[in-house]
Formats: sequence, structure tokens, C-alpha cells
Amino acid sequence: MQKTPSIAYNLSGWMDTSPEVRPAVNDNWQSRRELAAALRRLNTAVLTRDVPTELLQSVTATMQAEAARIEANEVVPGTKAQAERNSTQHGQLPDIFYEINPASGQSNAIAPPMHIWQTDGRVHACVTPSWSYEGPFEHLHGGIIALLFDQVLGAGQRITGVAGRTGTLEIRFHHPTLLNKTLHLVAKVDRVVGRKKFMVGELWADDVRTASCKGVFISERNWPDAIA
Ligand SMILES: CCCCCCCCCC(=O)SCCNC(=O)CCNC(=O)[C@H](O)C(C)(C)COP(=O)(O)OP(=O)(O)OC[C@H]1O[C@@H](n2cnc3c(N)ncnc32)[C@H](O)[C@@H]1OP(=O)(O)O
Repeated sequence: MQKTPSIAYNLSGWMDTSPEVRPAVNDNWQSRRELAAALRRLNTAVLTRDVPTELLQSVTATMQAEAARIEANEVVPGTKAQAERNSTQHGQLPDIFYEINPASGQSNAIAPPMHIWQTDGRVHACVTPSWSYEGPFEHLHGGIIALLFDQVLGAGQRITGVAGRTGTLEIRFHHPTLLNKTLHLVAKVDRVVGRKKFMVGELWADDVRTASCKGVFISERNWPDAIA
């Protein structure tokens, strides 16, 4: 007997079908997006400027005070807790997941962020990684490429209608990937064998395929709609 997932954990509606980033569901999430963008900008600026020590110390004091103002609010830790809160302000699980995912979340300052959409039985994504994601000189870190693939292939497996967790990712890095350039990813289901979904994907910078990936995603035995 399969356990029926709570409607609150259903991620249908998470995936876009348009290359345009969807609007935030409300002013609260729009404000979070804008704050995340400011934080990314600050991080990249700090990493790429020759900043006087006094200025760094002054900005740190300001940021500590600002962090304390945010921390003074009620704690709602993680996607699950936010979905269970189920308030107008926090939206539904697909909205929350869309906003706070570490690879694609528009409202997560850690995320580049990558935009993902589905069309024609494939999943597409675009992302413009800044200097914050540098690995080898002037190029994208391989671990970040793994993150992007995990997310895109992980989203793509849902074309099968069943969620699953990443079992294996195998990445081949063909060429260095430039920073500060819009990259495109594409992924599709190669085959499904029992609970295993075999995914394939590619990362492109203009007309150069800089990396390719094979992934195996494995559905849980009893909870097909469980989160990724
Ligand atoms: C719209 C939403 C978009 C969301 C995108 C999110 C993308 C991000 C996804 C993630 O990052 S998930 C987090 C990283 N992954 C994990 O934390 C997974 C940790 N590992 C596990 O939970 C379990 O090991 C796993 C669920 C992967 C497998 O456990 P099972 O107990 O279900 O597997 P089982 O041992 O019954 O084996 C089932 C089949 O899978 C195969 N298998 C098991 N582990 C495997 C593995 N790791 N890689 C490849 N194949 C594997 C196994 O050989 C077998 O094949 P056969 O049916 O042919 O015999």
C-alpha cells in the first residue's frame, strides 16, 4: 500500500514552462528576492574589490546589526516548516521550494540563481554564475557545476511523474566553463528501470558543450511524491 502524500508536500506546479522567471507570489517573496539579489551583489563586490580594512569593518558592523534585526523574527526553519505554516505570507510548498532552493531559488542568496523550465519533454535551465563561483582562474568551480546538474536532472526526473533522490551523478568536464556568461543546461530522461530513473544532461556556453552528466535518481518505495 502506498502512503498518500499530504497535499502540502505535492510539488506539482513547481516547474516553469517558460524561459521567463515567474513573478514572486506576493510582496513578501518579492522583497526576499530583492534582498537576496543585494546580498549576492555585496558578496561579489567584496570578493572582487580592493577594499580598505576600515570599510570592511564598518560594513561588517552594519551587516551584523541587520542580521540581528532579521533574526529577531519568528524562526520557521526549512522548506517543510514553511510549507506547514501554510500562511498567505509564506505561500504553498511549490512557491517556497521555488524561492529557497540553493541552486535555483530566487530568494536564496547562495543560489546563482538558475532558472529552470520544462518544454518538449526536456528540462532547460539558464544561469550566469558570477565571480562568487570561481574555481580555477576565471572559470566556474566544478562542484558548482555538479550542483547545477543535480538540480536540473533532479527537476527533469519529475517528467516521469515520480520523484526520487540522487543516487549517482557522473560528470565529464570537457572544457573549462567561463564565469559571468549565461550558460544553458538541458536534460532529459534516458530510461526508467523499476525505481531508477536514468537522466542525461549537458552544460553549454554558447556553442561549446563544457560538461555532460549522467544521473541515476531513485524513487522511494512508499512515497512517490516525496520531495526529490
Ligand atoms: C521539482 C523538484 C526538483 C527537485 C530537484 C532536487 C535535486 C536534488 C536532489 C538531491 O540532491 S537528493 C540528495 C542527495 N541524495 C541523497 O541524499 C540520497 C541518499 N541515498 C539514499 O537515500 C538511498 O541510498 C537511495 C534512495 C538513493 C537508494 O536507496 P534504496 O534503499 O531505495 O535503494 P535499494 O538498495 O533498494 O536499490 C534500489 C535499486 O537502486 C540501485 N541503487 C541503489 N543505490 C544506488 C545509487 N546510489 N546509485 C545508483 N543506483 C543505486 C540498486 O542497485 C537497486 O537497483 P536494482 O533494482 O536494479 O537492483
